[in-house]
Amino acid sequence: MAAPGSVLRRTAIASSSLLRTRVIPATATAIRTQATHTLLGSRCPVLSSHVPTPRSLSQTRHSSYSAPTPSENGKARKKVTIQTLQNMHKKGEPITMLTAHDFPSAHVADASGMDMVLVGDSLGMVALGMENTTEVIMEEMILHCRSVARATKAAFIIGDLPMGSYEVCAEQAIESSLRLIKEGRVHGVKLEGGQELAPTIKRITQAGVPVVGHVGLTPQRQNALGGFRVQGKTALSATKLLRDALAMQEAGAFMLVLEAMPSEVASIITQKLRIPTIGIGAGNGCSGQVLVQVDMTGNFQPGRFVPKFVKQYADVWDEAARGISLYRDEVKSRAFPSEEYTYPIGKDELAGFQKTVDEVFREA
Ligand SMILES: Nc1nc(=O)c2c([nH]1)NC[C@@H]1CN(c3ccc(C(=O)N[C@@H](CCC(=O)O)C(=O)O)cc3)CN21
Ligand SMILES: CC(C)C(=O)C(=O)O
Repeated sequence: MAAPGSVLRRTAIASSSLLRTRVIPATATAIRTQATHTLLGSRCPVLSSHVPTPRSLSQTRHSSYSAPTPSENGKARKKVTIQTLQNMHKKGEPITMLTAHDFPSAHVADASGMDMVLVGDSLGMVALGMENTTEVIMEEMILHCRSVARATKAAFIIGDLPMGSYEVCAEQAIESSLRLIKEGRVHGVKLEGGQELAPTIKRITQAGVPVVGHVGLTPQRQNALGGFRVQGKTALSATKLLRDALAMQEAGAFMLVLEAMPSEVASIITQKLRIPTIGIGAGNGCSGQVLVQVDMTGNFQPGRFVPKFVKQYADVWDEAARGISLYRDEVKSRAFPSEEYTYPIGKDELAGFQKTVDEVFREA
């Protein structure tokens, strides 16, 4: 049988960005009718010889797939490259980064003008329900990176190397990084640690993969750090953070994430580096900022713990829960679906169908 997709012709894009309208030409309809015919025929001999011909030769299909569209002004945004990011840094323009873990979350981040999208391993917690990020594996990262990459047309995409995929040796790290690039389709990788990872960063960079270092609160090491704890609160530990940051820069990292440290410490580190820093819980003196998307959009059940550095800019949970409760009520009361959400059939066709049904069931 011909693949239905091969005869589909896209003719219109519905006004709602979530709906795409496709008109299926008569040939496709005929093929489908034939298939239905055969299927029913094997179970009901009467119907197999009396399938009404469709009155309309085309029908409308709505699907929830929406290809990424140009931004508000109608023009596609220019692709953000490593040079774009370096230029922003040179000009002192803050760099915006947001996490995304799947097609819709990446689509909205990209369409809303984020310079960078991070497929952080926090996806283990916010998308997969894990307690922390230590159990995330490469296959999960690759799956999520791929879906993010499909939606991201302009932003520069960074994928996290999950715990266990880069610490063993440089070869392991290179292999994992290349998988994230080739299979996950990201543009660069991020890894957590400090100066001990400098040789590894050097080797990944030499393989042609841009590397972001992540220092401060490094969630993958929460067992060693004694939990998710603010770092750099003593002169000694702040000095270690600076040393780690410098070592990662010298090894070739093109950017650093600074997580959960006093603002002053992050500012000083930023001033002593040539490469941009992206802060999360590290104050306003960094070269840019990153947050976890579900935190800042409020897409979580009220009452859940959120780190002090999270500013909630929206209330997605409330809005989704409001809509879902209304839907529940309307299904229970049969208010939904009202006529506008149903498909019409001609009077004669319906009468013909009714007649067939009456005949079949009288015989039975
Ligand atoms: N949803 C989500 N948002 C995040 O920002 C995030 C994740 N998940 N998962 C991975 C890591 C873990 N992160 C965390 C988690 C907890 C704290 C936290 O408990 N912070 C305390 C400070 C504790 C201290 O004083 O040492 C706080 O009150 O903010 C911080 C960062 C950041 N990352
Ligand atoms: C919190 C950010 C920086 C991150 O690493 C993640 O999302 O995993």
